[in-house]
Amino acid sequence: MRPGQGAQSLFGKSRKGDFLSGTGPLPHPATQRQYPMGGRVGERAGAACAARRIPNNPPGLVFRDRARNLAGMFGLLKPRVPARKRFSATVSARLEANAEVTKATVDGIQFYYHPNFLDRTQCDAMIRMIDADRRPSTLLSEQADDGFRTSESCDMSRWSPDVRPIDEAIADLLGITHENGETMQGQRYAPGQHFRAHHDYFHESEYYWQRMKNEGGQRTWTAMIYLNDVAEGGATWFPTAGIRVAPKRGLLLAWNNMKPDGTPNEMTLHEGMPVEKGVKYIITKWFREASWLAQAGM
Ligand SMILES: O=C(O)CCC(=O)C(=O)O
Ligand SMILES: [Fe+2]
Repeated sequence: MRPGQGAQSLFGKSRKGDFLSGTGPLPHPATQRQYPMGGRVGERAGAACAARRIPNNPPGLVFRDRARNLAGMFGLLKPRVPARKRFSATVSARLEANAEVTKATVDGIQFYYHPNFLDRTQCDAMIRMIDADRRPSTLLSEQADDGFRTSESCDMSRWSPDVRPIDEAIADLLGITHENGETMQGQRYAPGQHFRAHHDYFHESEYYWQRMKNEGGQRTWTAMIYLNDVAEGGATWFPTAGIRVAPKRGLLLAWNNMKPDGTPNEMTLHEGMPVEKGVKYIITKWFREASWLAQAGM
């Protein structure tokens, strides 16, 4: 069986290799290698702003935290639900209330899609920006090998007149403040290029976690948009959840990288399958549990 065959198809009946039925988890060698998603997410912004970083514990916050702790000890406050858990409930409720959004009928992962989230003009503008700025994609994990992510990518200029409205529309769709969103990533895959199976969430046992923890913390929801149709290949495959999506211009996917209890969901393992014919362009937006923008100083 070829990778992705037999997975639940969300789109298209006639396209080569398109969806069949929901057969549940599928074996694939790449699933044995679970590297965390990396990329250049905000690297430039982070470097540029390091000198202006907000102190970790401004005095007002220390006082507020102490007051909260004391109040908590005396049972005056209900414990706050951590954002990772809160977003699992609030974002899915918001998406389910949106008539343009459909929930994928899979178990074990909160997964939604919105066809035509962007129109042709918006997609073309994003593609032009990616083509102007693309460079080899990178990974956070030092253990990953060279062939793991062979696409090209770039940071999408956050405040530019083309990107900003899209950024805000995605944040509004999910109901998470755009401040929690990392700089949007553009990606381009030429024929033969792929992104092997990975999780978008950070593996908290890895060395990079200490830094990420102070830069907005864990990644919660991912929003990803296809900017064009691809002649063959290039599907996004979730081998464990049993979902495979063929690229379609303007189609937005949104999934929660956490479980409803706010812990990382291993079933979100996914890969960008090799493009066989044509070129694939996407944008991806990762939302942290806290403000990413505050540390970036953008
Ligand atoms: O290219 C794809 O279909 C997947 C991309 C992806 O996993 C990501 O940007 O995190
Ligand atoms: Fe990913």
